[in-house]
Amino acid sequence: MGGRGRSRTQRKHFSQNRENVWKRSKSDASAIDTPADTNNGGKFHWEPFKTQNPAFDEYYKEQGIVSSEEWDTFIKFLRTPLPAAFRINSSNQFYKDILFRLENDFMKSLPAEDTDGNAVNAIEVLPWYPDHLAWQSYYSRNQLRKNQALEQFHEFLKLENEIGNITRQEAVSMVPPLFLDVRPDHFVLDMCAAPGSKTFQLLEMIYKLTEPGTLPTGMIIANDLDVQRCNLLIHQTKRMCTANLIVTNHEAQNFPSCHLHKNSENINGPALRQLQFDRVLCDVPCSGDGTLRKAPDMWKKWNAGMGNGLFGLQVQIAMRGLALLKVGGRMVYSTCSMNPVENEAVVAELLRRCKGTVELVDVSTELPQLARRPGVKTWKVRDKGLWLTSYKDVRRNRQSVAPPGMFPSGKLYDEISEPDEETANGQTCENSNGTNENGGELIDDSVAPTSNVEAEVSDLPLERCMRIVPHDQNSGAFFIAVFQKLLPLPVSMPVQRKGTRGESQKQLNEVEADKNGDDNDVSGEMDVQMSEAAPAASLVDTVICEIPSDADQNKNLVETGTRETPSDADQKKINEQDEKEENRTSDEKADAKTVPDKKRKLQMQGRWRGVDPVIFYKDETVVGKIMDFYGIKESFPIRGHLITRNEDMSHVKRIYYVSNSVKEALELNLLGGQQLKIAAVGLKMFERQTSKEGTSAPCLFRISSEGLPLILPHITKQILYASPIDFKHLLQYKSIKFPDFVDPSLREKASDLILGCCVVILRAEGWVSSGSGEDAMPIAIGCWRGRTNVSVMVNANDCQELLERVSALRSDEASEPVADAAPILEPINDVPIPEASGSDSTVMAPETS
Ligand SMILES: C[S@@+](CC[C@H](N)C(=O)[O-])C[C@H]1O[C@@H](n2cnc3c(N)ncnc32)[C@H](O)[C@@H]1O
Repeated sequence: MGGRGRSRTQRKHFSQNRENVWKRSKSDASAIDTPADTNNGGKFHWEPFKTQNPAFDEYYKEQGIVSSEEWDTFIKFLRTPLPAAFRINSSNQFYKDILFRLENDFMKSLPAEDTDGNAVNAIEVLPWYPDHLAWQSYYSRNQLRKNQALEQFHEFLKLENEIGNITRQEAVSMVPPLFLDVRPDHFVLDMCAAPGSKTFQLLEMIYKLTEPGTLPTGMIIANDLDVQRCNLLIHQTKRMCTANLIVTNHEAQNFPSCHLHKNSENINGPALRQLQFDRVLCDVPCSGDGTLRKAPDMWKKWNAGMGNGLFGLQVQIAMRGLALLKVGGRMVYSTCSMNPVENEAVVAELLRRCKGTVELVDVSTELPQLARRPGVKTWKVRDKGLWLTSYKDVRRNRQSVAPPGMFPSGKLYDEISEPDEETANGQTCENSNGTNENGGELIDDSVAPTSNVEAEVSDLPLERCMRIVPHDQNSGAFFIAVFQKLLPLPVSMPVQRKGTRGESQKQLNEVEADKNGDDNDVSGEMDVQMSEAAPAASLVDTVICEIPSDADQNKNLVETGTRETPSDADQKKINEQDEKEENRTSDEKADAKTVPDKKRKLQMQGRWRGVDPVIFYKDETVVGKIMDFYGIKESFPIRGHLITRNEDMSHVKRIYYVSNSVKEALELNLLGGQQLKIAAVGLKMFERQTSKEGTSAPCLFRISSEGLPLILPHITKQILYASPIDFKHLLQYKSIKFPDFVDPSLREKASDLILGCCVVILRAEGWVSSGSGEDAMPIAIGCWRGRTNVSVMVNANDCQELLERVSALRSDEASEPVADAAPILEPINDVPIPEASGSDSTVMAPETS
């Protein structure tokens, strides 16, 4: 292993690519400390990111989160690029094959050497993650991208990530879900979920032990405030092909309570009367300095105010999470910040507010191989260049920025909870106009009050929190605290101090919320299925809209949502719109009718305008035809589980399938006044066939590739079994005429099928794969039985991946990989997208006759 025996070229690629992190900047920007690159005509130069910041050093030396002896090592690690990490999706059909390939191929063949030329492991298992599922590479993402000797491995990671077989995610970001102890029957809320790597991990957990063709009884609601990031979340989770997920778009601190009113007690059903969660993940927006290794541009932006400004919002979000948690349930609070103000201070404030109804769980014996440190019990607050040890030190005009709860003792907590409170030093509260209660001017106390008091120490068991620091196991940094709810929360909660929320929101806008350590650089390569003609700024629906929405409306809706509680904001918007509509003259109204689709009426989802509705699909004629065409067994629960996002039932293009748990939550939401703003829900199961040939088929709906694994064990018609050779040819050539199948019985069976969608299953008895050799689930692809041939309808990436897998199959007896029979057809390169919708990257080859 390692660098031994590598060719000279490989070694050259290596040394050339051993980087720190570099950035390209305009010559006129920050040129002071950088030599211009003379080869570049003076236009651009390259400069390394400055990986230092005196304010950062001063702050963390004072906070003592690492000892002074460790300081140099701590900083050295922070300045070194972060090793790339990834996780294998254990609920994936091929996960054993992937594990096999990592252990037996890449681990042995990948070159790696450290800066001194010593051999090291290029990839290794993260020992604390269960079942060898998480891996870390010696190289950073940047190195993997640029180094030619690692190209094959990089391509492998990219492809498997795209398909959903692995997830590229920072190692420490994988930790919080592990402490949630999620089981398949749990209802889980992921409050701040985008871009979604932890949501994906949670889905894997609820899918664990699920038999093919069945669904877990639990479900996940993944929420994020930011609509663009919701799109990333939808893209990310789409790879899981799940029917057990709802993606929502709310402020987490105002996440709606979904419950039936008392007077609806007697109504029959729904089974669920209140949406409460067994598990809550509260991975809040934070300053993100735990990701400095991955995002070195943060060095120069870092300042102590970032953490202070987020404290209020973090407390509010976590309090809402605890309120939505069932008694007996678990909540994990986490940040990718090292700052005690965003971590221990928040945890302490939660414990104080909850008055014994929640406890901080001691998880020190869980995941023993994960190196971590106990939470600290003392810290200081840095504000406007001053060190504050206690709330007593806070200047009057800064009291809204540094409330008592930010300090270890939380002292004066009770006092400030009173609506007409007095401040700590017995001074009168400042009014918004800068006067005291009697209208007199407040003294300008620009001179810092000094406190001679000893550093405050919290008397709460904060040592039960954990902080992961980079040099303990060559990772990023993270903070995690685990709560258990013992009793309902106390009824009276302290009032929000004026200004705190405003500050945190303002700060939030300044702080990049995305620093939590997830390696999702999908934005550039998004293949999200857009709404049919939906604008990019809207909530994308992988699963979403079917009718064009108005970009501005959608954008407004979401922007408003960031400032006010969604209901108020949205109601205001609706009223304004209605008013405008009423004031228009009849001529204007007539003119508007001539304006094409763009001005089409906005879709409504209950109270939510510009978001497609969620409608249970109940067209018995269509459902009956689908059931009959595919021979779907009555035992498969289909009725009541289908939804659409289009009110016009005659134009439904996609039908989604939802699990029983999601179905119950949707029913509750409908009856409870549609509190949830649902961005995406359900597994795309059937798609309308709109091509000329498609519309003449007896069943207008084809099975989508996402839905196929779930429905496969339940269909009895339109199935073909292909030998590895024929299966490979289909993947290779995309379309095969009936007489060109190698297996004569397949020729006959294919031509006997009814025109329309069919499923081709790999007949693999007597063949083994490299990994496990026994797949619980057969390999199958959706195809189209045309008039003269069978064509594949599989996404290009899936096609490539399956082709590799099938090509690697070996016959039990001959020990030979799948034979390459003489080509029958030329490969079809320009395969058109089947539907005008371009629903996903599914390709369907044209008939070649
Ligand atoms: C640390 S990131 C979450 C990372 C995510 N848990 C993951 O593992 O991929 C924080 C997220 O919170 C979102 N956010 C910020 N303020 C929010 C709020 N008030 N309510 C809900 N989400 C919020 C941001 O858009 C961001 O996506």
